[in-house]
Amino acid sequence: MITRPIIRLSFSYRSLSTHARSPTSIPAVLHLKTGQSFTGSSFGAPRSIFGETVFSTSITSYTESMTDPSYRGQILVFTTPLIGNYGVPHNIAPRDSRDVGVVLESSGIQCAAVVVADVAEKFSHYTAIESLHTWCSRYKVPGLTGVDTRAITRLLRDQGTTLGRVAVGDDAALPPPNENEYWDPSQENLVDQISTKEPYVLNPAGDVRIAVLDFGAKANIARALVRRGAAVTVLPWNYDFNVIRDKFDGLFLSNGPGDPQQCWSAAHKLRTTLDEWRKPIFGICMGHQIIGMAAGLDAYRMTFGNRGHNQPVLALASSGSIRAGRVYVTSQNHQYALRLQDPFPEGWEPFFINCNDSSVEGIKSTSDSNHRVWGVQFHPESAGGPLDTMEMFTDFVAECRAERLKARFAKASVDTGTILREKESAFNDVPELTAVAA
Ligand SMILES: NC(=O)CC[C@H](N)C(=O)O
Repeated sequence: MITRPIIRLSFSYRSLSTHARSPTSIPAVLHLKTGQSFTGSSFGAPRSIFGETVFSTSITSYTESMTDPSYRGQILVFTTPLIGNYGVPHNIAPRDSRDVGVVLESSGIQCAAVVVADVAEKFSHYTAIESLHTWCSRYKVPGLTGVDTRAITRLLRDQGTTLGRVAVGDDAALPPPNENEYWDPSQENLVDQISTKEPYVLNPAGDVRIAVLDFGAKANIARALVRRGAAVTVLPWNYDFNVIRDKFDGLFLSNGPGDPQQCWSAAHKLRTTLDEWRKPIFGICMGHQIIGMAAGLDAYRMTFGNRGHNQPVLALASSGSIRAGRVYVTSQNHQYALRLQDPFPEGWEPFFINCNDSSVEGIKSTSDSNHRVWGVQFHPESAGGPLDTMEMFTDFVAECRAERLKARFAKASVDTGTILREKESAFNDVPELTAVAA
């Protein structure tokens, strides 16, 4: 085996912004497994950590990105130079809302560390209660500031996502770790660490029943479904949906961290669902990859993936609110993708394609397949990002609602009295679901 010699390079960067000095003078370094080191200073928690180094081109929404469970295990480098200037909001949603309990995308910071050119010491926003520095300190997440994030991004763009270490304080003076010391998150089932352990229901009074397989779902997915009137039952990622599928009008598969191959068992169970169930199914990002794997497509690791809120995708087919031939700007955060193959598995077709790198951005069941299944690599729920494809949730809930009406009419023609007696009482059965899970 030929191994590349490791050339050790060191970079340092001087902040130009007077508003954005580091809140601490503790030294910190980003070491990449490929041999480069970037020296700056620490903010947030003064602790050292390993992770997978990725970059995001998003200009706003650092709070949403950092709470997105799909960033678990990753050292997140922001290409936008000034991060933290609008602070961090209180992350608890009002009690009386039908919301999912949090304002951001989950209850805490999910990424392993953040790397920025200039962290803002002063922040200003009417919802802000604390600085990025304080927030990171509370969640024990290290930050590195005062480094040239353009240089890091150009490296990652060429060599691909790279394992790294943020070394802080005394650790910053130590030599970089040996190659075999770097922790590789793709070797772990991160989904299992983050997914709900027990089923739970949101908005039980909703008129249409949707099950969500939780691979590390962003809160805005449940919000998008609940706000469209759905009763949402969130299930652990490895729950056998086939056991309880008759209770539901539709199935949703969420986003999630890590390598989709770690979740093969979910794709296997979904294959049975696809064989035996004809109700609407929708998947986003990891959920889309699981659908693709169940359909017979291959999921592969991209060089540096797509992370940002400005990814253009071209629709290849029309469906619901989506029109073939239109380009939609989307929010994305992924490292893996489904491989484009010709022909596509029978009953499936490409739905969207990325305008920058031609990767598969969506798949759907063909109209003659007897299925209604859609998977998209991007995030229609955004948070943050553009709302171009948000109506895909309206389309999906409408399909589930139509399914429910169809089932009720079919049943009503047999026994209208029973339907009326059963009316809506059947759904508050979380204990029963829990029993099935156990
Ligand atoms: N946001 C996601 O669901 C990401 C899916 C998968 N972990 C990937 O990186 O490709």
